Amino acid sequence: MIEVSELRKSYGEKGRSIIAVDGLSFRIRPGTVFGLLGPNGAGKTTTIRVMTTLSDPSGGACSVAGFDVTRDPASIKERIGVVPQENNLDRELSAYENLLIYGLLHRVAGLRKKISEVLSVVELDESRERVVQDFSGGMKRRLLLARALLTDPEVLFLDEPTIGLDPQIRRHFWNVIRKIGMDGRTVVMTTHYIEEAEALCDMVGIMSKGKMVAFDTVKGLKKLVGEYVVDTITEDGRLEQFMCCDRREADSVASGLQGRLTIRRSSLEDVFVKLTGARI
Ligand SMILES: Nc1ncnc2c1ncn2[C@@H]1O[C@H](COP(=O)(O)OP(=O)(O)OP(=O)(O)O)[C@@H](O)[C@H]1O
Repeated sequence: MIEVSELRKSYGEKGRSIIAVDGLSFRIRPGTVFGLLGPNGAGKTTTIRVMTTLSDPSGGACSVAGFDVTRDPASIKERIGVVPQENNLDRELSAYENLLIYGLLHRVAGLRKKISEVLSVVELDESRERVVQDFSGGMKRRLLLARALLTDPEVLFLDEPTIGLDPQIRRHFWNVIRKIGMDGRTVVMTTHYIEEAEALCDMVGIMSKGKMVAFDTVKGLKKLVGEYVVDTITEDGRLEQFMCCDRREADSVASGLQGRLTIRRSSLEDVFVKLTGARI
């Protein structure tokens, strides 16, 4: 379980401080794949940094896997895996050697067997002896994921797991994350790709200006702002959108409009734009 209660985090000195997280509260049940979305500067990274004990909160409380981030960060560190955005693998070593060193440092029991297991989960078994500098971007991300899984974490944190990957490789990576989610592990991820959250997440939190503006399943979020959208192009060429709660309302709105229009089901992107006023 992850519990965040009235969490606050500000940077800088009094009078000139920036409030990055402003009274955030939510709970994530074990086994959930949770996605944190929000425009740039919304406070996602700061929230993840507090949850992974890299940053102290300025107020409120946060516990991960039953331990409080300020009182017992060491117990949290033992139970989480973190896949950072930046690639901090050793380029000159093979995939296997990277995992071996990490596993020895973290005293992983049955290390050799565990390395084979995690390489298989991320589908890198056949590349285990290749040096990392010959890996593609997607392979490096999968190796980072394998490394985070080595300690068998209860909660896995993924910060923008597929940033910079091309769409086909991204989809392959999604399959790997789905597999991990199906193991009953809790996954917390941030992403700028709305379709990634839609494809992977059981629960989605949308942050804006340090606050949680919505927290629900993808389906629940769509219900919240309207399950249908009427798109219309105005005479002066602007796109106008009307969010409608159901098809009947959409038909009724459309019947009162002139010009080119389409009626479609809403996407998570529509929800995001409506709630944050920003394009991701
Ligand atoms: N170390 C820091 N010192 C000062 N201000 C910071 C620091 N880290 C973040 N901030 C500020 O806190 C706010 C939230 O930043 P944060 O990185 O958490 O947002 P984000 O939602 O992760 O954004 P992005 O999507 O761009 O990564 C921003 O205004 C940012 O400039």
